[in-house]
Amino acid sequence: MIIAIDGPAASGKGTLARRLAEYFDFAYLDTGKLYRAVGLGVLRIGGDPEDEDQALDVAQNLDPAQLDDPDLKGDDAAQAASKVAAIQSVRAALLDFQKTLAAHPPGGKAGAILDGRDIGTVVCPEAEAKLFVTASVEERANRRHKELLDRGETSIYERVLADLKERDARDSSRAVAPLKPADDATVIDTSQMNADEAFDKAVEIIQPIYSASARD
Ligand SMILES: Nc1ncnc2c1ncn2[C@@H]1O[C@H](COP(=O)(O)OP(=O)(O)OP(=O)(O)O)[C@@H](O)[C@H]1O
Ligand SMILES: Nc1ccn([C@@H]2O[C@H](COP(=O)(O)O)[C@@H](O)[C@H]2O)c(=O)n1
Repeated sequence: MIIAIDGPAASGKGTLARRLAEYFDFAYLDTGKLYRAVGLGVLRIGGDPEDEDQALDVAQNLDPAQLDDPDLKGDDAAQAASKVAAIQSVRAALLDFQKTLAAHPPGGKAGAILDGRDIGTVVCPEAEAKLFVTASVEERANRRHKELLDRGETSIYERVLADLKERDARDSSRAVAPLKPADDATVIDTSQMNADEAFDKAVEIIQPIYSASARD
């Protein structure tokens, strides 16, 4: 069984996906890390994330070990990710890895959860369960700002808000695999929900699908 979770930056989709993966004992892939690793890789060679040749070369030579790099969490990686992610050939180069993990979850798991922007629309249109997790941009900025401060990093709320707006605009308006809910996705707006409430809502939606698929 495949669970696809999409949504804008800092909406809480990763937090939710990790918790669901533990609950259902499924494999989990944060696909944003793939784009962050490519973006960061280009920055590290002093390149331009909007340069197709450079970004594609990094994408084609990506080593899964790079997905554990703590620098992937940073704003520079996020903005560069959003730029390389608008390049069709880069997306194509990363597609097989995602599809293979979804179809053959590692560790003998019975299912996989992938989170990103295009999981329900492009990577796994066949997913049995699709969620689109969102929240107002102000609430998402609050969450990311708090997260950065909790990590001991310097953060200015207005800067976080501006970065999220910029990334939302680029991710939603790009020609290829734009951020949008799949037609058959259930939208969960978590603006007024804490993480536990979002998790309960998601389980309520997914549990019947999981039980039916376990019976087949
Ligand atoms: N429902 C919620 N209410 C309040 N805070 C939340 C909620 N869900 C997640 N958070 C917090 O918001 C922050 C962003 O969550 P998370 O990293 O899961 O978002 P994301 O959508 O995966 O972000 P990104 O696209 O940048 O990977 C984290 O600090 C997380 O603990
Ligand atoms: N399936 C995906 C996942 C991510 N992206 C792009 O990567 C950026 C970083 O993603 P996070 O989930 O870590 O915030 C994001 O802004 C997207 O541009 C994508 O295009 N498709």
